[in-house]
Amino acid sequence: MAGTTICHRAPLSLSLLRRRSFVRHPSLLPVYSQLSTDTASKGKEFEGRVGFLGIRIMGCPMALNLIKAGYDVTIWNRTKSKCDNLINLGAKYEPTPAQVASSCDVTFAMLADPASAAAVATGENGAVQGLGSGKGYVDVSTVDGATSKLICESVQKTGASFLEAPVSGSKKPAEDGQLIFLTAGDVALYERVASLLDIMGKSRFYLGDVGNGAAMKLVVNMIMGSMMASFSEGLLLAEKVGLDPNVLVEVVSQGAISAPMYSLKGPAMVKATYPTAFPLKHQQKDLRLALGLAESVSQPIPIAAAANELYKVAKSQGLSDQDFSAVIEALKAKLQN
Ligand SMILES: NC(=O)C1=CN([C@@H]2O[C@H](COP(=O)(O)OP(=O)(O)OC[C@H]3O[C@@H](n4cnc5c(N)ncnc54)[C@H](OP(=O)(O)O)[C@@H]3O)[C@@H](O)[C@H]2O)C=CC1
Ligand SMILES: O=CC(=O)O
Repeated sequence: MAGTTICHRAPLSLSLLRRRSFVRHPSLLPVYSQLSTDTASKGKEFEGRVGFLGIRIMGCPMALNLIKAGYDVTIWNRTKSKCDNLINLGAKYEPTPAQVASSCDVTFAMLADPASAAAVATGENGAVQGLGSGKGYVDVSTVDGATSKLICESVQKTGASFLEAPVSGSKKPAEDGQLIFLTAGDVALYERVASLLDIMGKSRFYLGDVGNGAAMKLVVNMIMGSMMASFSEGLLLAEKVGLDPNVLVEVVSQGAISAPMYSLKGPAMVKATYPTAFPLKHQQKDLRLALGLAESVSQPIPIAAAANELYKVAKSQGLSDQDFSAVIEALKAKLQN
């Protein structure tokens, strides 16, 4: 069928077949790359089995989109029960990351932080033990460049290829296949998995050497963490001077500082509810890693540093697993003191 991506996959249930209509042709998607657009945008159909490690807020919908597109997906998660939904929807399961990597052609990993990304890749029964020549490992977790390079070295020692590909976009964009991939590393692997990235995301950037994808992601999330802290201050100040914070959300949404996250999260923040899309502990981790990145090039980032302190206070208030918009509670606590 012209203009649609035909995938190679395991037998599909009727409901999965119906859902396949959402698969878009890679040539319709914007691609930003240091490669020639021609080479990068081809997005040749991926053939083979796909592994997915880390099935939680982000990993679950990302893997689900691959399953819906008809791919043969094998999953693993430290807490096995989190895999049950996807198993019911057609995913295969293996009991260790090594077994996933060994049974798949390309394995994606979506883990919490540098420690877990490194452990799942290189620890006991880690993915590298199942990797080898011809296979690929794509780490989509948000980590620092040093961790990414360590994982890359371990992967390459097996003869496999490595791509770092952290994502910008939260739970809903993950569900909708609207993530932005910030990739770096093996160009051939980038091209090989392009059609998979195009199912999970709306755009992909190829940024060169391993470490550049991680750095781009940390800069973006540094900005986002500061924006949310600043927005929180504004909501509280508006209220303190007798303004309706809901009206502030509306005013902001119509002006030059409008951002989807303000319109999306503002009304809930006014009601002091923080349904988790991006856990606060991960935002604080990203600010901490961004501070390390800035330190490595002697760049002062005082606004991000101040925001980081607020997220640390929020964590100490027990808000780690709430959405990162709960950082407003740290400011409320300061107001009371
Ligand atoms: N949520 C979001 O909006 C976004 C998140 N990200 C980034 O993506 C990554 C995943 O985020 P998200 O899905 O929200 O996070 P979750 O906290 O929902 O999931 C974290 C995953 O890491 C696993 N994990 C944690 N520690 C270990 C460990 N020591 N060994 C093995 N597995 C471990 C968890 O397993 P278990 O289930 O057993 O706990 C779980 O699968 C993070 O790096 C985050 O910064 C990027 C963009 C958006
Ligand atoms: O990392 C979080 C995001 O929303 O992007």
